[in-house]
Amino acid sequence: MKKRVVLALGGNAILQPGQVGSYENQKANIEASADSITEIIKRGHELVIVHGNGPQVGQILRQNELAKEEIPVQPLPICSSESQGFIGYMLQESLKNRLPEKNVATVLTMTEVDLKDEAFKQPTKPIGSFYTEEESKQLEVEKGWVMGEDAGRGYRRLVPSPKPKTIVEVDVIRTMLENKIIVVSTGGGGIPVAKNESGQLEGVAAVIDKDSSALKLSEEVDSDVLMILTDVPNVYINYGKPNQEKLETISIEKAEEYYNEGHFSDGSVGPKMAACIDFAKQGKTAIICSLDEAADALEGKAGTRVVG
Ligand SMILES: Nc1ncnc2c1ncn2[C@@H]1O[C@H](COP(=O)(O)OP(=O)(O)O)[C@@H](O)[C@H]1O
Ligand SMILES: NC(=O)OP(=O)(O)O
Repeated sequence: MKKRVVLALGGNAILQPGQVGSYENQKANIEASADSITEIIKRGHELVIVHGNGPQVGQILRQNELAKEEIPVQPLPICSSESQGFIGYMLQESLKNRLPEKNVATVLTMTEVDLKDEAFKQPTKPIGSFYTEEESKQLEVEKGWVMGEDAGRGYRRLVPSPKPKTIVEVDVIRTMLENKIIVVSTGGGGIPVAKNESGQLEGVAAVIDKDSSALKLSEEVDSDVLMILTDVPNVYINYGKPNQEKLETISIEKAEEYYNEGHFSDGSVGPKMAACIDFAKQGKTAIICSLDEAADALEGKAGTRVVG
């Protein structure tokens, strides 16, 4: 059966921790991701691709800061829009080369947030490169950055990450899907905007979690499936321990029980499972799987599925 699918591409699909953020590295990773996405398109499903931008938006901001003697530093929402542009371009190129008969297009997407969101008081979203603990302490003192540990992989700069309220361009995205266009949208969770005192949308200094925005988009385009692609084939309980156990198809109740027992860490798989649980509560299927198994996972042959 043909399905409407919102597919969230993990940060690793574009740049792996420790890799230099060169064009060549990012292009090679996107080429590898495009194979599995192509398979889903070939099977006739409608598709919106949401991608991460944590490494890229941090890198663009840093480039700005390093060039500030010559060119004014651009605010974070501008950096977000730049990351959507270049990642969208790379995805479009890779997919169009594989499927010349298909139309693939990127929508620069704004995501509305609430200025009163508590997240503005406490930066939690890691962006940019990884640093050692010692470097991180130095950066806090020298540059005034807020730094934090990122899921056991090192230390990174943290920025506020408010919850998505609504996807501003959702009508455009829906129209594109109805016209069989493969859509790249809501990259990096969307460019964060909020209504100012005059009720006008204005960019805000934040980076939204792309898994939360993918959930919001799935709800707003009424997708049948939410798929979150990352670098592990399944979600596990007791992850990394000798009694680690793979999760295949699980109920909402089981997923919530494991979530509350702390099996899914906050900085990595936790937000993905939270999004899947919320989506499954609408009576739909949410999947977490590895990039190369995406097409099989959609048919129930791979990955972890939370079912409503
Ligand atoms: N319970 C768990 N099951 C599976 N993976 C887990 C679990 N807890 C932590 N992880 C880690 O979550 C990582 C995926 O999250 P993350 O790196 O944030 O994803 P992405 O950047 O692809 O969005 C995996 O590489 C894995 O090391
Ligand atoms: N915006 C966002 O969630 O990006 P990453 O997935 O790269 O962290």
